[in-house]
Amino acid sequence: MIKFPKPTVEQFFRSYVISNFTVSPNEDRLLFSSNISGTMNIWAMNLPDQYPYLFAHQDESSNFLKFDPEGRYVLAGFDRDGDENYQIYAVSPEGGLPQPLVTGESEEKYFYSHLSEDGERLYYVTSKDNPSFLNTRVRNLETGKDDLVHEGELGPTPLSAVSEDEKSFVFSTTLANTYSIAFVKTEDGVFDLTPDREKVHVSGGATFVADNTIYFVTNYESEFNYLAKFDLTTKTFDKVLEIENESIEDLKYDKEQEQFYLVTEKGVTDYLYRYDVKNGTLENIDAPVDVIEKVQVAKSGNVYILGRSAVIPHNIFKYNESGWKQITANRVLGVSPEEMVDPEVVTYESFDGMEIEALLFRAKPENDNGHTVFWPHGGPQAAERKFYRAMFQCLLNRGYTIFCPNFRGSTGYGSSFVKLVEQDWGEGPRLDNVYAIEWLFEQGISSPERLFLVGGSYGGYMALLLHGRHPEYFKAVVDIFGVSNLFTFVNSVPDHWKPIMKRWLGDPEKDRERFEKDSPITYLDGMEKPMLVIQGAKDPRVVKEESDQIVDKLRSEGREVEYLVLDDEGHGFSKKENEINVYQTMLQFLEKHQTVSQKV
Ligand SMILES: CC(=O)N[C@@H](C)C(=O)N[C@@H](C)C(=O)N[C@@H](C)C(=O)O
Repeated sequence: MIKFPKPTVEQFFRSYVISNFTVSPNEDRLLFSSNISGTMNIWAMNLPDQYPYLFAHQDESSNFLKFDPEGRYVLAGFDRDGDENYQIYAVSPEGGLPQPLVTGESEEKYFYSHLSEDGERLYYVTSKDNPSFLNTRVRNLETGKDDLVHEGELGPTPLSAVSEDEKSFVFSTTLANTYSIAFVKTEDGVFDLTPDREKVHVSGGATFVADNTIYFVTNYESEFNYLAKFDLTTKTFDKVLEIENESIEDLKYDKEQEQFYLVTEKGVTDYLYRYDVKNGTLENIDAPVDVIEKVQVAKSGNVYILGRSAVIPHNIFKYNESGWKQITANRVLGVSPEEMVDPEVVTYESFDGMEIEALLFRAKPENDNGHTVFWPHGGPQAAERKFYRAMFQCLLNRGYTIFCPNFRGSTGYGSSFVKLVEQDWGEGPRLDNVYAIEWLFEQGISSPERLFLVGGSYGGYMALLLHGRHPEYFKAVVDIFGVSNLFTFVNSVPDHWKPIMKRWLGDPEKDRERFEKDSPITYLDGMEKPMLVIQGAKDPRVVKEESDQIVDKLRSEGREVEYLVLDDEGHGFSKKENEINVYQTMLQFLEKHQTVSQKV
């Protein structure tokens, strides 16, 4: 019979992201943001089960999608070439070209926040007039009148929730990724949702279940986020529900049934629950994916989720009493999940006895080229989780094993663990990475002759730092928009990050010595291995100057550095052509530097 060859790496180049979705109020239409056509656009499916069609053409990523409850328009946010200066556009219900609605100078940001029940008042948060702390405004879409609702102070202060009568507003001031204060502004005054704002904690997900009752999640006096309640009549805070060793990261309310859908995070996996407010029962719902990125509950009680697993790319699923139904059929070109690699979850002991969890993707024996890619994740207050990455499956297809440690500072292991990277970017987390590498050698999984180092963003920073301080471990290094110099980085981040830099990273004056010790650029002499640097020219988080300076300095000393700059990308690669260019360049670079005897 006809025989087909095993999948090639090019097939993995052809997998697509779905970065966002929304379902219309009567559930007859699904909108999602995807790069199916090569660039990010808004696609639609008439439900149930109809062929996807282009709904709105902008060739840009969309950070939110919202249907007018009356069906007169759709709202969407777009930036330009990854600059993250999102602005708000309106699209006709028939679809078409998005029209600017709440927009301003190209460097300003306008974030969608809330739409009134009648679809007439749009609440949004903007950098205009308050770039670091952000203002909340409301635009009457009928009259065009635009009013200030709240002026942010102390830290970026977005609007989190609005009561149905539009008389109470919950805001949240971010002082660090691990410290945010939620408060409610009412006709009677302003009240914090938690008892003591001086205690470091986070609050989020505020939801009005009635005009006088707010549910939200917080880790106030706890390691993990739990469900809490604030009563506006009595001004009291109550813990409602905690789930042992799991952190509630998202909650969506089903008003009809008076129940919450909760997404919890535990290490590398998410879990989905239904919590009944009336009788206090909690039920686990087995989800079809390991990582859940968005949940929407329709008026009917149907639940829609967007998620992915290590071997399942982004897809949208619907859940009701009949169980789960997959709505989108996003898959890797001609490759089944069984032909991909699911990671093992392993642990190792670090320098101080702390146990660190990691993902180990072992190349299949028939592909194995003997080499390992060591991947410190970005963030750093994020984690490598069981989610599909085209880049990982490309590398695995070419025979590379991949190791991803969730070093101290990673999320999913409690708030104390996350805080360990604050004002310590380069010591504890670096040693966790060093111990991971030693563990790989002890286990016989890798050796310095067969180890590559690849990382993006904070992961790129860690790749540069490990390269400079421990070059003996690696064959070659790939830095994707990594921070190279803490002194320049601290001043170049977006304005609304500036209020949190001190707690996150430190003060360049007071912490001069540490900044110098933890800046990769201090260790240029050690960077003796071949290096590939990849950077988006429009990156607003780790600006191009971070990559330029390390490339220029190394080249001036005659080191081997390849430099790939994508002119129309930011902190990531959203355009298919650019993504393929990045993967091909990276694969060629790694192949060139494989140990000759090991090449397949
Ligand atoms: C609330 C907020 O915006 N925090 C930021 C400071 C933040 O933590 N951003 C990270 C997600 C981020 O973009 N970090 C870069 C350096 C990365 O590693 O990707």
